[in-house]
Amino acid sequence: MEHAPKAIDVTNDVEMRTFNFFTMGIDGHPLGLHLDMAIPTILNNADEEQQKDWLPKAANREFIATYAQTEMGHGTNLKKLETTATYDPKTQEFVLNSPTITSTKWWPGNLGKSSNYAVVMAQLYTQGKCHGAHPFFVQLRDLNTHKPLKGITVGDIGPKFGMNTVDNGFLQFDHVRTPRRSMFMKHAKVLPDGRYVPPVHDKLNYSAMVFIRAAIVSGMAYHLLVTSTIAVRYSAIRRQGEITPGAGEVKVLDYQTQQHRIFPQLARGLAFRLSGQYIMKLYTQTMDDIRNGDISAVPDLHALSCGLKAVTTHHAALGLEQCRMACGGHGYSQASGFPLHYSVAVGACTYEGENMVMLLQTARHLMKIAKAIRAGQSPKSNKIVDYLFHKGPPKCLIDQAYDTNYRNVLESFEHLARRQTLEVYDKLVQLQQQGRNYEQAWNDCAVELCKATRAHVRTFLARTFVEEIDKISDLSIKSVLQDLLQLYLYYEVTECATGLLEDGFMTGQQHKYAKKKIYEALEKIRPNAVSIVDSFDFQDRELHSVLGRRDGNVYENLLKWAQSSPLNKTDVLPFHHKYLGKMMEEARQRSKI
Ligand SMILES: CCCCC/C=C\C/C=C\C/C=C\C/C=C\C/C=C/C(=O)SCCNC(=O)CCNC(=O)[C@H](O)C(C)(C)COP(=O)(O)OP(=O)(O)OC[C@H]1O[C@@H](n2cnc3c(N)ncnc32)[C@H](O)[C@@H]1OP(=O)(O)O
Ligand SMILES: Cc1cc2nc3c(=O)[nH]c(=O)nc-3n(C[C@H](O)[C@H](O)[C@H](O)COP(=O)(O)OP(=O)(O)OC[C@H]3O[C@@H](n4cnc5c(N)ncnc54)[C@H](O)[C@@H]3O)c2cc1C
Repeated sequence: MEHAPKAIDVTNDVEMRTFNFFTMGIDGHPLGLHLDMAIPTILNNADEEQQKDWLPKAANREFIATYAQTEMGHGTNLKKLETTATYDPKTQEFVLNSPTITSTKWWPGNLGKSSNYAVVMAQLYTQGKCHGAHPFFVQLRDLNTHKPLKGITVGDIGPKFGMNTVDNGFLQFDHVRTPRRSMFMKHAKVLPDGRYVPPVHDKLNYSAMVFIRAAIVSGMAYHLLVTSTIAVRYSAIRRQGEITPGAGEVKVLDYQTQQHRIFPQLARGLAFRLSGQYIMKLYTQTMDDIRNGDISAVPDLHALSCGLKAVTTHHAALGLEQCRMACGGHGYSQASGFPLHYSVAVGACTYEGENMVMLLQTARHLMKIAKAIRAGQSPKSNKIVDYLFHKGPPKCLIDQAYDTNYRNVLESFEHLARRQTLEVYDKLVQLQQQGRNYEQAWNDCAVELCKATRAHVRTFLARTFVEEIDKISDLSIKSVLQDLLQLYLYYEVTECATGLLEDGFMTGQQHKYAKKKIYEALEKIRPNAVSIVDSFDFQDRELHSVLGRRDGNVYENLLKWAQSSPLNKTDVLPFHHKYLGKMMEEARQRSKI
């Protein structure tokens, strides 16, 4: 073939992206960052006067703002952000500048084409000293013409893995002047003469990230429950193969392997939903406390939000892929909705704090607790971490005849988290005693530190799931949810079995017992599976899936969907005769010679 078929017309692609862009769908919309990060920043980082000015306009959508922190050269390491905001006391202005190519703001959602304002994180310089990254509220585009203002270069960063209806953008400042009061001044301040007033806690400027991390937990629950709904519904109509010869093809949902692939994602989705509610309440309470001058809960909120964000996004990514794979070939079609949901969900493994970095942030918190434990201190009545101070049973009891409220299973998770946390702490101490500095020792323990965080988060997720189901009074609902709880807990036991078997805490027999409880739960869930997912009441519009249609009319609608593809507008595509037809004609001519 001389030339590959001409790529899809770029104009058509841009038009398609622009059309999707305003569908306000799951894959993002022009106000995503405005609502999810800019407004929370104004709420938590603007002083009273600034709130009076900016909040009503923001809520009224008189402008669109994004959150511009990440740069081409740095996303994780905020200390090394290069954008500068230098205070000029003569004019009482900050001068924003992007000194290098790597200082170009890169990735912020809706920055490319939608936003005319941004929360800009920049290194604050005043009186010749750098005070670290601080947020500034900066106008980027003219409110009438939407043209970039003088000194501002802004645009879209181009197609991505997913969420291509979101205009993630780039932004450069060329010595752009902005009033002193464009600096968010609730916590840190710069006075008119240039003096810097530090905040009571130097991470309060990071509160918008904490909000999104907390929101992501419920977001991952949403993705898992949506994709489990698609997989369950499709598996309940798809017939393939026989279990009993001659008895006719079965619904693939009757295969144990299919149940083992999909139902744990359903269970995890519920677990994440319940912990997502918890962490959002903790976030709201902590922000209220900060407003009243109490910052004591800030470290706990940071540690838990980082750990939950990292674990739930990773498990959601794995779970969505399982649901896709469980749906065979049609699961690989755009018609399934899986490519859309997956490509949106997995972004959360990276944005708002790359998962490894987040796990290690929680590990910092755990190491402080391990140090206190090793120093013989008593717990500080903090229900999230107190279990680490307690000695649990020396041996696993999960197969005891009666396990009230899964106490024995929870104690197994607690045992593993405690052991992993203390062992990695002891290793850290030992490496330093052998002469390594703290940072090197930390890096040499990083994988085990991440395991400690995962074990701690697993314990939190499981305990929250048990406690919330226990509160349910409607016995019919409670019994169905208890089946999902049983599946969740014993599935998690088998997922962390290596850690439980490693020190002899759990026996091989008990591991077999856990597997038996999983298969038992799968059997109990099967008859209720479709009703469970129907009870979520997702609209077909939000599932974006022919396979997950509530009416189950998959095949007719799959054909309709395919026929609506632009490729099927004509029976013979224009390029055929120009390329393939010509190729075949030439080949036939040659074969006649
Ligand atoms: C219809 C349904 C749809 C479903 C959609 C599904 C899910 C999505 C749901 C919501 C999302 C919606 C839209 C998407 C929104 C946004 C898109 C993405 C936005 C972004 O990505 S914004 C940029 C995010 N960037 C980061 O997260 C950067 C990560 N890096 C950091 O946070 C920091 O660099 C660091 C790694 C924490 C280190 O910070 P640094 O200042 O260098 O710290 P140190 O000096 O090392 O000190 C550490 C010290 O500080 C404490 N600390 C750190 N951060 C915080 C904090 N935030 N709060 C409190 N305390 C903090 C830390 O604990 C250490 O304390 P020590 O006592 O241990 O010293
Ligand atoms: C879909 C999407 C939307 C986004 N939206 C926004 C937005 O609206 N606003 C915004 O400001 N940013 C946004 N971002 C940027 C996002 O916050 C960053 O990508 C993220 O913080 C990671 O930073 P990075 O990409 O520079 O990776 P880096 O920080 O360069 O990290 C690269 C890799 O190195 C490893 N690594 C880095 N540091 C460490 C460490 N300390 N310890 C161990 N391993 C480490 C990790 O494996 C990491 O994946 C978005 C990103 C995506 C993908």
